Amino acid sequence: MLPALNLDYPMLSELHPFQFHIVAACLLLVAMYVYYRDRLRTVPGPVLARWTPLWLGYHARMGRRYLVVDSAHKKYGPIVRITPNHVSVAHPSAVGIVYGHIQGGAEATTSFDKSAFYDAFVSAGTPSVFSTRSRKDHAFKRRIVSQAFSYRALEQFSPFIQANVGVFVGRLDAMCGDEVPVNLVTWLNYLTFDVLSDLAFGEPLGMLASGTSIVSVEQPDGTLREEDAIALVDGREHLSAVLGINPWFPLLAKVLSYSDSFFRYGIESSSGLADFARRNVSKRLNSGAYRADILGKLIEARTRDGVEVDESMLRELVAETVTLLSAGSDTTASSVAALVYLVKTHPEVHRKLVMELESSISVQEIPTHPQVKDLPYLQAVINEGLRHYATMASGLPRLVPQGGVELLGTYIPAGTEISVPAYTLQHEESIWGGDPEVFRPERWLEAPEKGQYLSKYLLTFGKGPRACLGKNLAYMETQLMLATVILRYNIQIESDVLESTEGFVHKTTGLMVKLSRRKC
Ligand code: HEM
Repeated sequence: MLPALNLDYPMLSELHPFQFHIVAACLLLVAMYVYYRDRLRTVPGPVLARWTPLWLGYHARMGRRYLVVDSAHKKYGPIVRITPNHVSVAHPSAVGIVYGHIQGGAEATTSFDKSAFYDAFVSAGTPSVFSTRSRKDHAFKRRIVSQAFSYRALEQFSPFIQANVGVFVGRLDAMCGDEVPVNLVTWLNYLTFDVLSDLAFGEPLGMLASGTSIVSVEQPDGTLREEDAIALVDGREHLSAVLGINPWFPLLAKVLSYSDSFFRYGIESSSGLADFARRNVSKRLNSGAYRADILGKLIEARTRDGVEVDESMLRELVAETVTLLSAGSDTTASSVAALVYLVKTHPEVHRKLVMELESSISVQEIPTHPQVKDLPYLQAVINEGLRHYATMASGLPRLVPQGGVELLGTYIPAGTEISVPAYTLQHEESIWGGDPEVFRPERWLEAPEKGQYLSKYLLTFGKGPRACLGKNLAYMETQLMLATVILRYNIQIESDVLESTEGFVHKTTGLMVKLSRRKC
């Protein structure tokens, strides 16, 4: 039989003065020990962030990490502690140091590796080019995956994108004149998911055609389950962005998943998405067909020397396609939705953009990439929108290497996580001038050198050797989509604000509009 619990502990007020002093002295000693062992004690920041990763974890869970970090910088200055071991540096001088290249042998590389944050993004037990932390492994993977994004490859993708934009336009045309507003974000998501699945799996998921994002996902027993593919990507990405904050969080998430659907759904989404990708990749491999898309190029690069596809290669292909689907779909859709909103709420920008588009494209046409790729005002609008809205809004975490680093007179020891907060830097007066809160594309056109200078601090696609591999593809899609929507439709915005939340990226969730055809 278990002994009865003794709940009869004295309250503090009942302690003998001598006992009270002993307890107080012990507590003081523990606090002093923690304080003096704390290597980042001179870095200012919110009190809770100094003691626990739960402060950042909670705000990341609520989808507002970049906003609270931005407020912390406004309060404490350019160097802020955002977890016990993570320092955020909002200063132009930090960009090159944290994300830049150093020359190491044949490979251009950075001295700041990705931190353990990225382990939370590993899919199917195999790191992808995005989640690989080791510099050597990353250089190898990136060499293979980047073949799928060469300039020649990109030109081959253009017809696939164009075909999907054609279906998108057909659907929007059919909604013209409707009294009930439509959520443009939903249809942009369908478009980018169809484009990405077309390029990554060999066929569009058919979201535009069916008007839904429901797909079939295989379960462990082989039966199929209906799932919302967009919600799967969002659930996995948001959960990973929270779990990556601390190595203990995955364990905590398992416990919390019994009571909190955010964690439960996030965990299910990760495996659901991997199963879904696996089924599609296997289908493509079994068909034996070659197609000049991303998956075709990944398979080609890996099997060039007569190497057979085995289980480990299949796992790698699955990991890469999950990454591509997550990295390349709602990132682009959110950027385009934000751009449409910004253009439509700035009549002078809208007027100038329409004038530029109409000077080379007829209103009846669906623009092609050659028609839009060199339009300077369109490009300035896109860069300014990406800056202002900040699709990648939080700082991308890296690890301070051996020897530590000194930034703005503060020494940051080796092993500390460090990041440059994109949203905050993209609204920093010392870079963008006195009006960083204003959406003003003209700032990119004032002088060619100025445009180049500003590009150094546009962190939307990351910087250095870990920068976005799909950047050119994303620009191609964004140019085509924005030009098409602005040229073809009168857009009446029904939402008071652009609704958005943050998972890993800053996502738009709602933009209600009424549409009609221009000059028809
Ligand atoms: C507007 C759209 C996009 C945005 C804002 C964006 C943003 C980013 C950012 C910030 C990174 C760096 C992440 C880090 O360092 O942690 C990244 C990496 C990456 N992105 Fe994108 N991306 C976009 C579109 C795409 C597209 C269309 C693809 C491909 C289909 C893609 C594929 C990748 C890959 C593979 C990486 C990992 C690169 C590496 O680690 O070597 N992205 N992206």
